[in-house]
Amino acid sequence: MTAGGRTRTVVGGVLRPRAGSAPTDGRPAPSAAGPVRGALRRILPQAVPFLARRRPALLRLGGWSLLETAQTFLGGYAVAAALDRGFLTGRPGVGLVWLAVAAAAVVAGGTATNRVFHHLADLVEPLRDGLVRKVVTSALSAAVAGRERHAGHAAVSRLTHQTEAARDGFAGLVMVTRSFVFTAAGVVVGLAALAPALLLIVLPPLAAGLVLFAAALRPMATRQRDFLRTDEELAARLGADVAGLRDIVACGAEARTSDAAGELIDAQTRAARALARWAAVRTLALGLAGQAPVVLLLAAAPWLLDGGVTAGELLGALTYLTQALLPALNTLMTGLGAAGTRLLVILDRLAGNGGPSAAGPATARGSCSATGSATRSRTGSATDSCTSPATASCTGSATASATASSAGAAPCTAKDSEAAGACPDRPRADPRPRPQGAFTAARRPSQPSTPPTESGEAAPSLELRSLSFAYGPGAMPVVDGLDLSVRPGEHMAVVGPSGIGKSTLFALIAGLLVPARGELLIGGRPVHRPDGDPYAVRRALIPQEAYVFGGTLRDNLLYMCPDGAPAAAVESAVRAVGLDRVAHALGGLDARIDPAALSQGERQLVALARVYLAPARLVLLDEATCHLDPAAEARAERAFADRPGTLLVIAHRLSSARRADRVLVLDGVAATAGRHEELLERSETYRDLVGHWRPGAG
Ligand SMILES: Nc1ncnc2c1ncn2[C@@H]1O[C@H](COP(=O)(O)OP(=O)(O)OP(=O)(O)O)[C@@H](O)[C@H]1O
Repeated sequence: MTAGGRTRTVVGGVLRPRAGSAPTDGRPAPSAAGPVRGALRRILPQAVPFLARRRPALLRLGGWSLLETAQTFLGGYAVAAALDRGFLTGRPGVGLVWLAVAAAAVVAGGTATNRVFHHLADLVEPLRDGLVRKVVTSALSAAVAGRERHAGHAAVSRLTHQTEAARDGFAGLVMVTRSFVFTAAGVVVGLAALAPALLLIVLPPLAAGLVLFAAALRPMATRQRDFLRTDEELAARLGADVAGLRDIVACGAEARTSDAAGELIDAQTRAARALARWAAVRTLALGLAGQAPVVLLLAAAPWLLDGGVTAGELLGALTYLTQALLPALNTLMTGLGAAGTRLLVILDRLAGNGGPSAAGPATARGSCSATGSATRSRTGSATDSCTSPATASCTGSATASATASSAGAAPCTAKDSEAAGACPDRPRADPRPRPQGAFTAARRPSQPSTPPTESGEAAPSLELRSLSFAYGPGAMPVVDGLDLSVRPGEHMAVVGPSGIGKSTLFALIAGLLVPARGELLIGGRPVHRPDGDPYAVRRALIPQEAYVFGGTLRDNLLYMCPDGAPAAAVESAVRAVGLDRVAHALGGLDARIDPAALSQGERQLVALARVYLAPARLVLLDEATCHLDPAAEARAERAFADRPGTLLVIAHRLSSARRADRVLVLDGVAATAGRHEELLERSETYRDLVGHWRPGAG
């Protein structure tokens, strides 16, 4: 009877980022003040010895870079000579020879660059190896010490993406800095060789631009870091929101979630603007250092020519500025501004000093703290473990994972006077067809509180009067004019061919769906009322995919009992549904459980025990025992049948139907209810179903 690839899920649990909480990996958050300076202070003491140990590699790099200086020098000098000594003096051959010298210098420079790259590896690969060693060592130590239960992903990210980024960043930084230093040296020497007067024009703006750039570097790095931080915070927040969408919808926390994300988006916009302002300062510095000398040189051309500078020397100087200095400056300023900061941040983080995200939102796991509610997914893959960080915060009580109310699920159960209003703004159920995987949201308009005195009261009756429902305005009704009466305390099995509408019917009874027509009465009171569902917190739906979250087994069991329950009641619920063996194997009720490590059957037992313990008095088992073996299923079902309350079960085994007081057979839009023996006589569909249930399967 398991619908192919379909799951019904009940989810709940909201993970609230705790204000000021530490990052998931437990590293301390860095102080906001002077983050870049702080990072520099932390990194430099490690960087200096690292570089000192690699002096031979640095010397080789420097040696080959000198060839690049020579290329820069010849680039301008040869152009000047070609003009002054060749073309302008009527000796084009000489001019061409000088141009050939410049071309040879370019080739030699290319070879030098090639060698530089080779020797760069001697510098950057040890950095990467060292970082990898550091990350692995610290992750292993933390894991062995049990400090980082969930740090696996972070360690993998540090090991792969971040170490690679650090290596690339470092390589880029070495290249741009080296390139600028050696190019600038070539330019200065070249200008001095051509005509020292040229230096008077070029050096002042170059120096001013470099000073401006140096002054802007730190604020720019801080802004860059802020931008990275807000970007990471936003990514973390949105990732968490996506992972916790079902919870957010179920809790009606869309507005709050969207506000929280909106604040982060605004923060990121502000950070981007601030960064852009400093990027403008950087452009100004570039203009001052790189372009102003060109303009000044052109403007001063008459004076220079009068002072004895030749046309060739002027052209050589312009060649230096436009072909060598400007590109090198551009690369330096871009590289240092962005890549340098990035490198600093990553190195700081890899060194274990926290990073931008350290101050970001806590993606706490396992701190399910608020409301759960029944939602429904038609994907085939929901896992329903509270292992993904979600962000909505429904303040207040822990609630029922599967408790549903009319007009939508009523996630807030238990101490209802408190629970009511704990999850405001719950969305209304929408009976329109939903795409695969969409959530049918629980809802409850101004949830009235059920007086605590009603808690644990007698089993309710259930009555459906001409109930109809379709998944869309033009869709065929799945439930059409259904009448049904279930006595208080009755145990009814619901059977029918796949896709006939059993789960839809349960969702209607649970309040996850709103009927198009008809009435649903529980305990004689209509539940779809403008003032709210009076039976919201007294019915629970357990779907096929059980919701289990990371925490202790006891936390999981008390999830629908926010006021707690006596230890004896918990133990007796565990025994009643047959969870005792699993509980023992897991290390007792107070052992922490990893939802992913539980089998589906074990998860179902946890969900069953949780609802058994809950105050719900109308329990709907929608293939909630499908992963249990027949004996375990029988034990769990008997436990619910013996428990005070009314029980409806979607049966997928003959034994399950036979255990029930009555069976409801859904057949198309028709429905027949009766005892097993009666139905064998009266209902062809039932006979067919019974015939198809595998002998020995129950
Ligand atoms: N959210 C939805 N949107 C549109 N159609 C839906 C939705 N959920 C169910 N249906 C359709 O409603 C019909 C009844 O589905 P339902 O899941 O209630 O049947 P079922 O009897 O529980 O099936 P199974 O025994 O296979 O689980 C099916 O045709 C199904 O495709």
